[in-house]
Amino acid sequence: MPLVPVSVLLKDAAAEGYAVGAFNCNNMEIVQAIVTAAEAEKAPVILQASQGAIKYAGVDYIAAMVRAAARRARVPVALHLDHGTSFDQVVCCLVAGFTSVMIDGSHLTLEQNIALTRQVVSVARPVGASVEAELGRIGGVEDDIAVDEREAFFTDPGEARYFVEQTGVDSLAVAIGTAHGRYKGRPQLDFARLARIREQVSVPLVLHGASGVPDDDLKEAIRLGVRKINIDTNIRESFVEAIRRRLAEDPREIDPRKILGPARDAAVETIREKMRVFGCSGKAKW
Ligand SMILES: O=C(CO)COP(=O)(O)O
Ligand SMILES: O=C[C@H](O)COP(=O)(O)O
Ligand SMILES: [Zn+2]
Ligand SMILES: [Zn+2]
Repeated sequence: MPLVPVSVLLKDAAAEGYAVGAFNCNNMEIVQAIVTAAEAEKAPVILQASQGAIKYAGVDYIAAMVRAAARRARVPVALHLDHGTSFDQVVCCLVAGFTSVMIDGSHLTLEQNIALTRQVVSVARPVGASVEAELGRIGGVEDDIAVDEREAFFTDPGEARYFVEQTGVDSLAVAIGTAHGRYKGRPQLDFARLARIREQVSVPLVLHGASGVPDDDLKEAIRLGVRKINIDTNIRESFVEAIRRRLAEDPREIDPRKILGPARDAAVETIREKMRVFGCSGKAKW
């Protein structure tokens, strides 16, 4: 099946009250793990490429791997640019076949963020791709930018409404207390703020930095309008822990397939568990 736009998946998610998982991929094994998990769960799925993934593998390899996985899949698969940094990068991804892009102008002033996001919408919409933007700043180590706790600030509900009206974005990433990477303690999510954002904004909301957020908090966020949930760190953890276990069992193993195969299997299990929490299992329209 060809890749589908994210907006189509999020529309169904909004109608039925669940969230679609957006999983970061860097290499073939993780691409395969995400699509295998989606098929096992009969779930729609989003694969996304971060700045780090693009530097590591390149846009063309990522697009080719995801297309190959989607072609054989019996579930809808979308390919999304995660934390896009510039208009040029967006164009490059659209040309490579991405069906959705995020433009992350969260470090800009509100008016600059609006201008950049509008420019991206104007080029993505005619080719049927969807656009995610970010308002407020999500803490943690985000790509090359380290946003420390003091600098990170939450999304303002009134500003969110103005931003969505001005830009025409398809979805909005909100800063409500999640952070990228591993949490030191239990994350404190500002659900009251999320509810206020939901009252102001009708487009699907996106939760970044969801690895390590307790399942109950994820479910509450979904109840309050989150329709796309990003997971990267939890996949890295299970993938690399499986590699460590395998090498500890047999330090002389030199066949990469015997090391990366079990890592791929471990990632499948992690992704399936998340899909069940998100409520997207069994929701693939085929
Ligand atoms: O938000 C993310 C990618 O944009 C992923 O965050 P985590 O690595 O915390 O899961
Ligand atoms: O955006 C969040 C990603 O988890 C960062 O990943 P990266 O190290 O691949 O750029
Ligand atoms: Zn950001
Ligand atoms: Zn993110």
